Amino acid sequence: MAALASSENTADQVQAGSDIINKVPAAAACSDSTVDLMRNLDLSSTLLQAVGRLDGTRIVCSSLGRSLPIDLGKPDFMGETKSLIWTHARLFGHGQPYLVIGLGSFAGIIHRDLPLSFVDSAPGSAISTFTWSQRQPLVVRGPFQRSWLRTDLPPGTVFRSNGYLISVTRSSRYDIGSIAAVPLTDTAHFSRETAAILVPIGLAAGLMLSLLLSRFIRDFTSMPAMIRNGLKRQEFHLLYQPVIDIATGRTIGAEALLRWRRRNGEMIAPDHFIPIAEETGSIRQITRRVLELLTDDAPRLIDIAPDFHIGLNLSAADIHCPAIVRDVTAVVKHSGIKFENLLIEATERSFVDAGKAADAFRNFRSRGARIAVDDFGTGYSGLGYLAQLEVDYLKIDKLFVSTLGTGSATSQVAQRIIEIAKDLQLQVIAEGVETEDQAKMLGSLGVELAQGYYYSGPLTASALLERLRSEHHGRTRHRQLSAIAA
Ligand SMILES: Nc1nc2c(ncn2[C@@H]2O[C@@H]3COP(=O)(O)O[C@H]4[C@@H](O)[C@H](n5cnc6c(=O)[nH]c(N)nc65)O[C@@H]4COP(=O)(O)O[C@H]3[C@H]2O)c(=O)[nH]1
Repeated sequence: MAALASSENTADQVQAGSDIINKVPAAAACSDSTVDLMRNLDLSSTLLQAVGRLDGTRIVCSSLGRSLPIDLGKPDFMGETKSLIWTHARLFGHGQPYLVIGLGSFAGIIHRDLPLSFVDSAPGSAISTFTWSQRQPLVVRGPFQRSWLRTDLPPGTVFRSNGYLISVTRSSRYDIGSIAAVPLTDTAHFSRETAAILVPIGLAAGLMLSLLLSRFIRDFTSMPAMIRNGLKRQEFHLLYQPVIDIATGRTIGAEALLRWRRRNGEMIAPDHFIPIAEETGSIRQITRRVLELLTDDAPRLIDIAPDFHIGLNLSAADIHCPAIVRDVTAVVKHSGIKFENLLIEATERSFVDAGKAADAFRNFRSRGARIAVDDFGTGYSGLGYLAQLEVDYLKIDKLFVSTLGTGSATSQVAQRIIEIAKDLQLQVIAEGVETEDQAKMLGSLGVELAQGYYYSGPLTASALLERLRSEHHGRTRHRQLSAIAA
């Protein structure tokens, strides 16, 4: 489930930081080079607020500077691997409490909202990540009840308690588990029998279960059938959201975004049906439909702007399927566009099988397409994959753009992503830019490309063509006027 995956990701970053800091000899505990090292770790760890050096229960220096030692006091408990855990550490005067995990002389400082901030949940529902062996909550959102952490919780359990339907999953890598609870009023027709069928699905279906419990309960049984029917009835179409060069305001590309309008006129958002299609295996058919639609639309766009790039979202199942390169090659062949016009957008979920992802990316890049890591920083992997995979762009998720300059938990993340991209010589595309201030801030941080409602929402192919024509016309007219003036 998403809460567990995000917490595992946090644990990966704590473990990676601890491996590095615990190698620094005591004599250099807070030397300039150690503080630099901590800053670099901080920058590359999207889920850690800061990292510090521990001496007993005191943070003696940290990536935030060499402030006076901060005594964290008695830890709340000790984890299974002798980690010390403070669940409500006050680090900066009367500011908000942080979760601090101490491993040897390393302290990972975690904003208590961050690991769950990527997890969608319905109003009234509760989510928590907890230490499995001690049943101690680490991070909590919503009306969580300690009594849910019963001692006999087999992973994959779904049970009812105090008016809630609760699902439990356990990490296979860390001593952590997570709980998602939705009020039974939302699940009145979600029968005990259905739950009993779902239980054996277990961890592998954790994501499905979490989605089921949070937003999609009504549709669980009918959605896969509805998708199949939707495909048969050609109910899907593409919209294109312009990607803008921040400095010039020019539209240099667009991301293809799938839309589903059912026969009865109901629109179903991709966030709703794509995860279910991924879980139930119909995503490959959906992608083939996207490729057909693209084959129809792309030639008109490329005709007017030959260097235009079109962002194509591929799911993990697409990237892992050897036929995907052949499928995309068919689009290039039948539409007359070039591979250079394609930007393959893949989320970090595709990197769980890094070998297959690397093969697919190499294959696409050798033909001229470029690769973007979509929703960078919200995913499931550490950063190690960036060294192994050939990619060209990092796309900053709208969550991080929306908090830019707000002083909230995630407000520094966009800046960190930009630093990482610079270090790795990758380009950045900022998603979800909604205001002029955000665009300016991103521009001043060195981001060149952006998309978002500030520039334009997703457009039909015809509306995008119109936009490209008028930009093209504007430039031609500008050149003519300049020539006359000269
Ligand atoms: N709040 C806000 N939102 C903005 C703004 N500008 C754009 N958006 C929305 O942000 C999403 C960006 O797409 P994404 O991160 O690739 O996220 C996409 C992508 O992961 C997936 N998706 C969409 N089309 C496809 C597809 O053809 N294939 C696959 N596999 N996934 C797709 O569904 C996700 C959601 O797509 P959409 O609902 O179209 O939502 C789109 C877009 O409409 C803004 O300024 N503010």
